[in-house]
Amino acid sequence: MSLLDLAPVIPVVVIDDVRTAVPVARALVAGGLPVIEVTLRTDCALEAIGRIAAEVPEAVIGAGTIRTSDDIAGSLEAGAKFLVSPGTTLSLVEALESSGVPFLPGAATASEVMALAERGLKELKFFPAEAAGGVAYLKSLAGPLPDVRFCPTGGIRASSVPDYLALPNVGCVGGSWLTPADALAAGDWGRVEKLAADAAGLG
Ligand SMILES: O=C(O)C(=O)C[C@H](O)[C@H](O)COP(=O)(O)O
Repeated sequence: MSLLDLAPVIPVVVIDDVRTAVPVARALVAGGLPVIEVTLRTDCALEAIGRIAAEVPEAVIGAGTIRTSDDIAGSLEAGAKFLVSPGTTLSLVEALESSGVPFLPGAATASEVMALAERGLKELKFFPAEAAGGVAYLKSLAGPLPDVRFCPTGGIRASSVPDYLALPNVGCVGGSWLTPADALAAGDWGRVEKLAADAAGLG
């Protein structure tokens, strides 16, 4: 099954304190969103992925903000089951293709989408979704490029999710609104679970 079809929403999680990794993952799973992307933006991100992989087996844990082959190696070693990149260079896409796990390469223009589709890659991350043109932009891409499907991410909030999911070329959406920094800092797992449950209900 494709990464885009596992869940309607992929939470994008920034972990500042590694002790929050397991409880936040459990809250997201309890809310009905088992596919979780931890971004490699913080020092403890790889350790967070490792802890979630070891302690929350119901979660499908992946690594986001993949920019280099070193990021890929570290993520796989930590236990990441999928990889997501904000954009795509030639060397990065070659490394992603060699990784052996599902991945969503980032693209934001028709030319970038076409370059990836030429390689047979037709499930992509659309980033930065809202800033690049959002729902209207994806609708336009579906005309000439109907065989490519996306996980739009970047600036998406719960209120815009239904419009994205209604598009034929959108499989799921990603976003950080499910795991607000203040909720993580306060250990408010009930709030995270509620946000996840609300988002899961949109699918
Ligand atoms: O980590 C990555 O791979 C990224 O490229 C970016 C993130 O997916 C977005 O920044 C999340 O967007 P927000 O929901 O607006 O916070």
